[in-house]
Amino acid sequence: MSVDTGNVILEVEDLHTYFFNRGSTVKAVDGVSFFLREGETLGIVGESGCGKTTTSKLLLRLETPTDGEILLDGKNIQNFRGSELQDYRTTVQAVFQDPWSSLSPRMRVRDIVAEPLVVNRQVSHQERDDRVAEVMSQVGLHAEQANNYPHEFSGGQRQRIAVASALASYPKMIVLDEPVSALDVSIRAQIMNLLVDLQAEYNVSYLLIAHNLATVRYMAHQTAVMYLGQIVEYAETEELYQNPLHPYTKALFSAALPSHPDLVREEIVLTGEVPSPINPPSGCRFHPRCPFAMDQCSVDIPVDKEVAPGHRVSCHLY
Ligand SMILES: Nc1ncnc2c1ncn2[C@@H]1O[C@H](COP(=O)(O)OP(=O)(O)OP(=O)(O)O)[C@@H](O)[C@H]1O
Repeated sequence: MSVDTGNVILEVEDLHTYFFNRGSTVKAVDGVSFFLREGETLGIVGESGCGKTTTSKLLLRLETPTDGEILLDGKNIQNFRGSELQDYRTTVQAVFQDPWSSLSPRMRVRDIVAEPLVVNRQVSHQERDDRVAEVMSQVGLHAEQANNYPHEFSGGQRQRIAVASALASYPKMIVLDEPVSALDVSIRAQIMNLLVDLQAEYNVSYLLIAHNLATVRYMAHQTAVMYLGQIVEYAETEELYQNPLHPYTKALFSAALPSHPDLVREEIVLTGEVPSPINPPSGCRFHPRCPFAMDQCSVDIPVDKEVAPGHRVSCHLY
């Protein structure tokens, strides 16, 4: 994928991750490319099983790619060893979906928040406590609350603690894997606003994995739509939401987003289950569910085309 703007911190090139299971191959991620700019958010959306979580694990180096490259500031993260790998683990942080299981119940909040700070370098108690107090107040908690344990907080507060911990070491990038979907609907907006405000303050980049399209629209500068291990459409978020082109994107949006009365949007109903990534359909992987499928679609693999500046789609209709 060509990158024509400056300040790109992360480039993902033709990433593949196959799991080999009892004689079969699960193609969880199958040729994914994207990039992420400094201080911006890339949203990845798609149905369950399309490879979003595997992609985020690859970025966190919790999985190893079968093929392809992930470059942070031009360096292949797979080559990091020793201190470079430790630096990477500080530079790239994560906030996960479930604030009940992601925070260690036996650690005080102070130690949870300080963990990424102390793992990589010597910091004095004073430096550590000052930084914990600072970041606690930035996420809307009191410095004294750092003495408490996670179970003493509500779900929203716990997610604030997770955000504080992710930010403590001034990371370049945070993987947000469904950061608000486990929270009460009434507090989701607060956490989204907090993440947006802190992004501006820290100039940190987010990779946002979410199946809630409204969350992605609110937070992401660019959005990639994944289907069966591949990106089928990619654009600036507002362009994508106002002008979805791939039949799969249109179907996702018409299922999830209420039509605006001023928008005449094709309603496409998604039928059938997502096929298995063990033996994905030939040609275009979406063709068995696509209402516009042509003969060509079951045979030829569509290539990624740029149909408007920065708007890319893999579909034989374009
Ligand atoms: N360790 C593994 N071994 C075998 N198959 C796996 C493994 N991890 C993931 N998969 C399979 O890879 C595919 C992609 O999974 P992944 O978790 O990345 O999807 P997802 O889009 O994040 O879904 P969800 O929203 O349900 O988490 C799925 O079919 C899943 O069953």
